[in-house]
Parts: sequence; C-alpha cells; structure tokens
Amino acid sequence: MARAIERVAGMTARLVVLISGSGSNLQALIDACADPAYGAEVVAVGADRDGIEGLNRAERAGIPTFVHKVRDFAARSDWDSAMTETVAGYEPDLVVSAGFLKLLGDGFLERFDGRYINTHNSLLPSFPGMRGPAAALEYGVKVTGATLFLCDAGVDTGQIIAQVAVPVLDDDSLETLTERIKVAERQQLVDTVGAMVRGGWRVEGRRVVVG
Ligand SMILES: Nc1nc2c(c(=O)[nH]1)N[C@@H](CN(C=O)c1ccc(C(=O)N[C@@H](CCC(=O)O)C(=O)O)cc1)CN2
Ligand SMILES: NCC(=O)N[C@@H]1O[C@H](COP(=O)([O-])[O-])[C@@H](O)[C@H]1O
Repeated sequence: MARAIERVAGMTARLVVLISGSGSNLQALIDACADPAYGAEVVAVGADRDGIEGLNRAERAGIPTFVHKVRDFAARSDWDSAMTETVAGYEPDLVVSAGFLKLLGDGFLERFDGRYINTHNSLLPSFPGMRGPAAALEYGVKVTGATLFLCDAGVDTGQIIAQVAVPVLDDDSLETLTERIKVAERQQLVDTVGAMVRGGWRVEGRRVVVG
C-alpha cells in the first residue's frame, strides 16, 4: 500500500498539465484553482504541439508553457527525456494529462511514479486509445463515460481512480456524444483532483483509494 503524496495541512499542490488540443479540461482545473480552498495551482502547461487553444488558455491565465515536439528530437527516447526533465523542473506534486496525445515512456513514469494521471473519454477498459467516443458509438453501447486513471507503461491500462457514466442517446452524433462526455469528464477531473490534493490517495494493487 503506497501513499502517493504526503499531505501537509494548508499545502497548495503543484499541478503540471499536459495537453494536445482545446484544453477545456485544463480550463476547468485553472478555474477550480482560483479558489484557494481547492488546494492546488497549475504551475505549468506542456504540449506536444503548438498552435492549440489550450496553450492560449494557459497564457491568458499567466501560466508558464512549454512545447516539446517529437519530430524535433533525434529519437523518441530523447523526447521522453526532455519531457521528463522539463516537467520535473516545475516540481509537480501531480502531473495531469488531459487530451495529451502522446504515450510517455519508462523514464517519465519512473520519475513521476504514482503521480501521473490521465483523463480518458471512455469507461476503461472499454475503448482505450484516441477514439473513445467514436468506438463507443460504433460498438453500439448504451452507456459510456470518462475514466481518470494512473498512467502505466500500457495504453490506458493503469489503475482507475474515478469513473463517471454518460448515456449514449439514439440520435447521438460523434460530436454530441463527445461533448456530453466532456461535461461529465471535466467535473470528475476537478472533483477528483481536488480530493486527491486535499486528502491524498493510496494504491492497493489495482485499486486506488482517494482521501
Ligand atoms: N505511459 C502512458 N502515457 C500516456 C497514457 C498512458 O496510458 N500511459 N495515456 C495517454 C492518453 N491517451 C489516452 O487517454 C492516449 C494518447 C495517445 C495515444 C497514442 O497512441 N499516441 C501515439 C501518437 C498519436 C499522435 O501523435 O497522433 C504515440 O504516442 O505515439 C494513446 C492513448 C497519455 N499518455
Ligand atoms: N485518450 C486521449 C484522449 O482522447 N483524450 C481526450 O481528449 C479530450 C481533450 O479535451 P480538451 O482538450 O477539451 O480538454 C478529453 O475528452 C480526453 O478524454
């Protein structure tokens, strides 16, 4: 049983958020952090590409940003090392991947062991990867949702921290379903990260207990 973060009363947890797109989950965290009682601050936002709205959101909020593109490095492992060192430089208590479309390697996972989480738009283990809502529609499920989990070396295979169910409607399009999931996903992310930073969490095998 490992306690991933030692809570110090009144401590403001340091969050680094990783993105690749619009950053609405990032914005939800930024907005939540505006309340000192939430117990966290977004100290940096990182991306694998530039020209995305999520970086604009961070800049509007006065949050430092960085971009590391895989193609700018000689090897994927060099990119992974750069991600690891840049993120470590911000001394995060928790690294939150929210629409970050790159798998991070062993070096990153070891450095932030038990403190790297990801929000995904399906009810894992169903529909991992980058097409969660589309795969749910194609399969014909009646319920899907969002999952917050601890990242491991697999693709969306880490221990589940929280899940929220979202109905699939008969007339759903990919767009309507994706947005309905996002509404629930953002609330889950804010509520669960807040509970984690204020009350800590522990991992017992495949189970994660918050608070
Ligand atoms: N070590 C891990 N890193 C990440 C995980 C994880 O579970 N373990 N989750 C992802 C987020 N994610 C789904 O939630 C996800 C993101 C990206 C991919 C993927 O196949 N990426 C490809 C490139 C895709 C592209 O650039 O278009 C890749 O990394 O080569 C799968 C799942 C965050 N990181
Ligand atoms: N598996 C990776 C993946 O597809 N992640 C998904 O990208 C979206 C980002 O939205 P946002 O940029 O508006 O926060 C989120 O819905 C997240 O689940």
